[in-house]
Amino acid sequence: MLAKPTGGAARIIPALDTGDLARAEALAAALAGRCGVLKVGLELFCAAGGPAVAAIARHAPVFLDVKLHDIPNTVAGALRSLLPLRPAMVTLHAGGGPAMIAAARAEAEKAGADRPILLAVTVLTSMDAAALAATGVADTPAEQVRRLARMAVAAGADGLVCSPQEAALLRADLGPGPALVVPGVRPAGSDAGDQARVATPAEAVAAGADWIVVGRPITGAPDPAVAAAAIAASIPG
Ligand SMILES: O=C(O)c1cc(=O)[nH]c(=O)n1[C@@H]1O[C@H](COP(=O)(O)O)[C@@H](O)[C@H]1O
Repeated sequence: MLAKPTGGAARIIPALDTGDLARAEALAAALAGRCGVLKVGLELFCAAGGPAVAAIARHAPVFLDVKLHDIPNTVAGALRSLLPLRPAMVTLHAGGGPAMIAAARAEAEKAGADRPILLAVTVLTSMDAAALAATGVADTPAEQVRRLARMAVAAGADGLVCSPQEAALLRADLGPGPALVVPGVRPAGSDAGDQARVATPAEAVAAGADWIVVGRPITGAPDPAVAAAAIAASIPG
């Protein structure tokens, strides 16, 4: 499995959210030296599939963010189909429950020491308390994130996706072991867009994030490499 980064640019995961593989490859080439991992998410994967993962992996290890969420047998089968792409990280929704997560872990183990880090997505960073309540969960986002995180790690997840606002809570609950991958990250002054639970890169890392996921503040900048370098410079240690 990919080792955790110890600091600086290696903590940054730019999200290559585009349906245009040529644009994603150009971003990957520009950002490869300024980040630790590159994220292929649903927009790029739905547009260009496995060849997109192979193309981006030529530049840096790939976080394949497909947020699997289905019955255990189907999720295990999806992982079986994804493992030949050799992603460094794969996401699944914690809300799929312990049997789904355990089935994913058992399947991932078949890839041996090179297996991807399995990350359970807790409460999407775009959701505030009202959005969570609309799904029938009366607890705060932080309480729900903690509940899902404990369950997911006990079921076999290697790490979690959470907002910067829950990272310190999860470190206190779960200790230093689980990988914490944190989107909803915004450099001071940048537009939050559809993200509801946000903080700056430095705040996210101080709270315990191992990696931070940053999309539009990098990909929408006039010079994405300069934007990534500025974020790296803002992260302590
Ligand atoms: O799993 C993720 O990466 C993810 C989980 C989550 O709760 N929130 C979230 O924003 N993400 C992803 O992180 C990226 C954030 O992009 P920006 O909002 O443009 O920085 C997107 O690619 C999202 O798909």
